[in-house]
Amino acid sequence: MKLQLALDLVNIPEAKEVVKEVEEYIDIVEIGTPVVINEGLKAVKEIKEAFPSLSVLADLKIMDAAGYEVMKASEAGADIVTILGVAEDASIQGAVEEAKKQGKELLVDMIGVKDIEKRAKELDQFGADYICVHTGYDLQAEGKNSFEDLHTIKSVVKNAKTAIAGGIKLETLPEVIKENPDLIIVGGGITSQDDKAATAAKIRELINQG
Ligand SMILES: O=C([C@H](O)CO)[C@H](O)[C@H](O)COP(=O)(O)O
Repeated sequence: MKLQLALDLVNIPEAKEVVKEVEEYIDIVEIGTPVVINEGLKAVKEIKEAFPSLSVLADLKIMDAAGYEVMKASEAGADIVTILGVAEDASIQGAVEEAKKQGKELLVDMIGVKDIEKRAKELDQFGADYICVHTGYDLQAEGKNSFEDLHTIKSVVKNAKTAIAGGIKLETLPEVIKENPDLIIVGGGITSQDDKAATAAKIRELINQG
């Protein structure tokens, strides 16, 4: 199980500070959608240059022009690029093709997908590298989570790696770990803590214990 730190509510200098604090405990750093909106793909480039040993995920949440956008994120230094599971099949296939051509990985974000089981099977067939269940901020505010959806994709996905994101905290981590996803994505659960390094260290420890 890998740990991804999601950075959403920071600018580039703040992002660098946070990553410096927790670098040793994480595998992947996510340049979150709000950061890409505010700073552009420059954020991906600068973080990759500053932390070359970490994988960098560009959370573009692509919906169209998929091949082109995967190419641009790859050129900026992203190792993994995200596309939405609700995108057209042609967009997913274009993104898979371009990611492979660039030697990068594609993570499909299942946010907003109604039939998780059916779509996960399709995405698995299309060759997605990761399928990620995700409760976004707006549904987290209603008290929702993706634990059941993780169980669903784990039971049907044969080739892709599985991932989960959305409001995961130290307290809820054991419930996630018991499903054994390939990737656990934590944003506010680390970034909103006073002692980010200690929280990330504890999360890493729990993940390593399995
Ligand atoms: O993808 C995300 C969200 O849609 C805002 O861009 C977050 O990175 C993801 O939800 C993880 O962050 P937390 O929910 O704060 O753990």
